[in-house]
Amino acid sequence: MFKTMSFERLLEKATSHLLLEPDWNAILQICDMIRAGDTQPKYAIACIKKKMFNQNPHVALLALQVLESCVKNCGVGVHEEIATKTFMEDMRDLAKNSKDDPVKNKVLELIQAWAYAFRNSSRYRAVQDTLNIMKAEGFTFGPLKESDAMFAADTAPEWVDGESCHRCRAQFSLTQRKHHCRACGQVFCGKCSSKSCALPKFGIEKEVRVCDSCWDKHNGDAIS
Ligand SMILES: O=P(O)(O)O[C@@H]1[C@H](O)[C@H](OP(=O)(O)O)[C@@H](O)[C@H](O)[C@H]1O
Ligand SMILES: [Zn+2]
Ligand SMILES: [Zn+2]
Repeated sequence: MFKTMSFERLLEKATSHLLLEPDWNAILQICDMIRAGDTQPKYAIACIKKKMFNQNPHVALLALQVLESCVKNCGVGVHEEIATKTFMEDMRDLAKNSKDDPVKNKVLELIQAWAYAFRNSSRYRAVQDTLNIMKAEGFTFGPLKESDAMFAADTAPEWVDGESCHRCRAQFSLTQRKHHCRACGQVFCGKCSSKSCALPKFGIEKEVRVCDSCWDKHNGDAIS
């Protein structure tokens, strides 16, 4: 039984300068490891980012293709890592400093696709902001291919704020703490959100806090 390759080995394989085209098998295994929770999204994105800044533009482009697949397939854990001000600044630096057109064009294509995919989510506003800044700086973005912005994993809903539990109306206080359901994004007291479950449709394989009604929807005998 062959031992599953470590994340680092898979990333080396997927970004080897000897590759003539992407190693999709290695890329999909990387996505599986992140979705399964074997590799934390933060660590995975940090490793991929190092490869993006590799001196060899061929390695950098392959790293961007690994990144593209992770954003498409691994859901909210990866989205929270890339849709940040710092990561978007890194992408902008890469587009600015890269002498290699394929690398630069790939960065522009990704930023544009992500800005479209996250267009309704204020939580990921850093992407749209970066797109606007780069347009103002004179970067020309090609036509958007909507297929690039179709993600296998939906993005989890934004978290709603509130001063009382969405289900039982209990007022939050120093002792009555707020909690959020990852499935519907609503705010609840501890009693109404004491359960947890995986949310594969959002690319969340590990158990996370959900409210009682979302738990029933995802686990009850109700016909799903
Ligand atoms: O513990 P607190 O200081 O009340 O902070 C709350 C916890 O971080 C909750 O995390 P959780 O949903 O994982 O419990 C989060 O949903 C709330 O928005 C925060 O206000
Ligand atoms: Zn409640
Ligand atoms: Zn819920």
